[in-house]
Amino acid sequence: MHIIARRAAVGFGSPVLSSLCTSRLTGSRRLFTMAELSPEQVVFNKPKVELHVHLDGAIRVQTILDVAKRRGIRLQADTAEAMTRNIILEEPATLTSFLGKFAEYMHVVAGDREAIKRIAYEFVEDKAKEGVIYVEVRYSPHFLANAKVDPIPWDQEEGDLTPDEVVHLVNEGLGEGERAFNIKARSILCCMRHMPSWSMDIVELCKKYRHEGVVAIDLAGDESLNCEANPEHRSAYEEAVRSGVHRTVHAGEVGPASAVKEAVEVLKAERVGHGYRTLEDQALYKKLLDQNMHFEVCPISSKLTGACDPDFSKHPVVTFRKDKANYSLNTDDPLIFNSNLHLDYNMAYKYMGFTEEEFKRLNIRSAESCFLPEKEKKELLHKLYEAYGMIQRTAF
Ligand SMILES: O=c1[nH]cnc2c1ncn2[C@H]1C[C@H](O)[C@@H](CO)O1
Repeated sequence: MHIIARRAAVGFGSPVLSSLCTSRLTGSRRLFTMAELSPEQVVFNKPKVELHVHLDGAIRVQTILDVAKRRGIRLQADTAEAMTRNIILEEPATLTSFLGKFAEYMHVVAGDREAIKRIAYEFVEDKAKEGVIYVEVRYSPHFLANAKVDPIPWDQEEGDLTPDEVVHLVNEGLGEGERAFNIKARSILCCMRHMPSWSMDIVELCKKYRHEGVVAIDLAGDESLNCEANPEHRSAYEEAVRSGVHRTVHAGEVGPASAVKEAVEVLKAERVGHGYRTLEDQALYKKLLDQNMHFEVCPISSKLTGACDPDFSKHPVVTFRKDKANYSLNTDDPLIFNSNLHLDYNMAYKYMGFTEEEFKRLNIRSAESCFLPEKEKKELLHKLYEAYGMIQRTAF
C-alpha cells in the first residue's frame, strides 16, 4: 500500500469518528480531542503542502498535560477532554480573544528544552499522518524562551533558555521528525506585532539558522490592534531583503486591505498570511493577481477568529479559486481550532465546491511558492506531479 494511504488508514480508522468538526458545524456539543475524520470524509488523500501553521498552535493536548505533570505545573484541567474544552474555540470569536487562548498553555511548554523539542518532533508526525510531504511551520522563539527576552513571557521566572537556543531545539525536533516520518519540514520565525523590539533578533536568527531549516521571517499577532508596521518591524524586513531572507506577513486577516498593501510594498512580503481583505481593494487585488502573489488561506481559522463570514460559501477563497489565484489551504492553529488539514480540505469540498483538480492545482501553486531553494522546490514539484499522475510542466 502507498505510504500516505497506509498512514491515513491508521490515523482515520478510529472508532471515534467525525468528532468536533461535525459538532461545531451542526451545533451539537459532542467533544473529542483532535478532530479526526472517517475515510469517506478525507476528500483529498494525496500528498499535500502546508505553508501556514503555527507550532505553538499545533501542540498535542496530551503533551501539554504530560509536560505539566513532569514539571509540577498545576492546571485547571487535568484530563485531555477538560483541557481541550479550555483551549479550543468552538464558536466564531475575534482574533483578539483567539490569541488569548495561547495563555491557557504556553507557560507549560515555554522555557522547557525537552518540551520544545518534543512538540517540534510530534508536529512532524502529525503532519505526516495528514499526508503532508512538505510543511513550513512558524513560531515566535521569544514566546518559548525564558532568558534574553524582555519581557519574559507567560509570567515565567527568569531561566536560561534563550530565543537562540529555542530555534536550535526546534530545528533538532523537526530534523528528527523528518528522518522518522520521511517528510520535509522547514520553519519560519515570527516577529510579533505588539513586540517590535524583538524583530531585529528575529531577522538575525533567520540569518544564523538559514542552513539549519529556517527559511523565512513572518510578522504575526493582533492586526486588529495595530495594523501599520512599526519602524522596528520595517527595519527587520529591510535587513531580511538585504540578506536574502524570504518574507511573509500576516495581513488582511482582520486588518484592512491597506495592511496587505503595506506588507507587499513596504515589507516586501513574497507571500501574504491570510490576505482575505485584499478583496476590499479591487485595484490591489488585481495587481496581486498579476504579480502571482501567494495567499496563505486558512479556512477554519478564518471562521473561528471571526476574520470571515461564517458561511463558507461566502469565503474569499471562493473568489481566489474563481480567479485562479495563487493560494494554499492551511490549518493555522489546529490545537485551538481542534482541527486538522483534512478538515480544512473537507470544508472547501463540502461548502465551497472544490474539486480534486483544484486541490491538485493549489498544492502545485503552494509548492511553487514555498521558500525552499530552487533545486529542492523542483524536487518537491516533481513528487507532486508524480503523485497526481501529471506530466511535468503541465500548464494550469
Ligand atoms: O491567525 C493568526 N493571526 C495572527 N497571529 C497569530 C495567528 N495564529 C497564531 N498567531 C500568533 C500567536 C502565536 O503565539 C504566534 C507565533 O506562532 O503567532
